[in-house]
Amino acid sequence: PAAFDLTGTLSRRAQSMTASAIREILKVTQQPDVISFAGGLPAPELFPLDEVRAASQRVLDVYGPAALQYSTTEGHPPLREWIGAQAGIPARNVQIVTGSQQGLDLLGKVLIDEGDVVLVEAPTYLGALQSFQPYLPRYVQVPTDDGGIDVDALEEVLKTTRAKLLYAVPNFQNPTGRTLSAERRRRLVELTAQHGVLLIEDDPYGQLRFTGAAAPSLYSLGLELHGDADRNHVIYSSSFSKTLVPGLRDAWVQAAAPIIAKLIQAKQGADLHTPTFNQMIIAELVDSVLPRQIERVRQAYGERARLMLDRIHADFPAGVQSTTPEGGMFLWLTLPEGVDTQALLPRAVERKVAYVPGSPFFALGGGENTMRLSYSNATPEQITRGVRALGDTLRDALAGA
Ligand SMILES: Cc1ncc(COP(=O)(O)O)c(CN[C@@H](CCCC(=O)O)C(=O)O)c1O
Repeated sequence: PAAFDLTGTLSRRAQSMTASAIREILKVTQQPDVISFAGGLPAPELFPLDEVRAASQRVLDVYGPAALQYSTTEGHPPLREWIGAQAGIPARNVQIVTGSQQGLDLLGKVLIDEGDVVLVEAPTYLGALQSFQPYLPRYVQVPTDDGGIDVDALEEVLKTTRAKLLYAVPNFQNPTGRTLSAERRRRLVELTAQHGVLLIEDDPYGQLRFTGAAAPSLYSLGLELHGDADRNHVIYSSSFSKTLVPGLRDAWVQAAAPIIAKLIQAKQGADLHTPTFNQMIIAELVDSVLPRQIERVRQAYGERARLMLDRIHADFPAGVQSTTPEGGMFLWLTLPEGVDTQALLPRAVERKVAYVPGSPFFALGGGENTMRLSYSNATPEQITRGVRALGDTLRDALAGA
């Protein structure tokens, strides 16, 4: 038979896809002696292992075979009810998804037509870019500063640009660790409503505040503006990955009924439903274990963030700027012009430390002299040792550069 040109068969969507820099580095950081500041992995030593074991047993005792059977696409009713009650909205405005990463993919599928303008922060979460990319949007970057999205700059952009949606991470942003002020949140919700731009609020870290005062979610500001969940132009996404465990892949989306209806149809085509057993386990944990677990994680990450910042100020060469997170898992470094963090990564790994180079977080490129550091999955001892190794790597690069 004639040789089959397989690569020629790939769709234009497939050809538009690229690998996740975070997922690719995870392979490198699997080496046991490498200290990883790369993936935003929750601290495994803090996982509520015994509570998950007991919950799994209880679920099998209570539900029996139904815990292992197909279940509805919408999600496990007690879990949807619980989430709706937390948000003060009906459960029918809540859709369970298999990780908020799937939520982003399904939102891309139901909202983005080829060529639609998608407004994103510069830098933004590269996983969102990866989810939206196959739907062939036109990215427009919204300027940011140390307070997050620059809403004055956004107002200018919206005067000349018709956009379909704006994707934002207002709390402890991935990758910068920045938090949007209450004042800017109000402006952002009003501006997007005024210009008919859907606002996706991706908030997996909102509960993990370890300093400063909380600000209202964009979603709750949208509810105030529009009066009810079915007229809210803000779509809220969150997850149990960072507050409980990521491996059960349980997350949710809050949106107006017409969008939820399409997410359900898209999800039917994607995975039928989120694993039944996993949802039931999470539902067992939300009242009894979740509040205490959030406190434990908040405390630990606050300590690790402060330690990492102290060590950076002690061990890094001059000319390096860092953000100062109030919560979450990340901080963001800007190095002197000319340093290429992509090229530097192998040098760092030789010194047994890893990070995520910054440029993949920019939809339209740039950021070669930036990097993201996660402090969540390194013990205080590893943070001290890893930051020193990274400081030495940078010093060599600056001497050589
Ligand atoms: C803003 C934002 N939105 C969604 C997600 C995905 O979280 P889940 O799918 O709910 O676990 C994440 C998780 N991002 C982590 C985890 C990625 C894990 C991995 O690719 O191994 C990271 O940036 O390192 C996120 O930061």
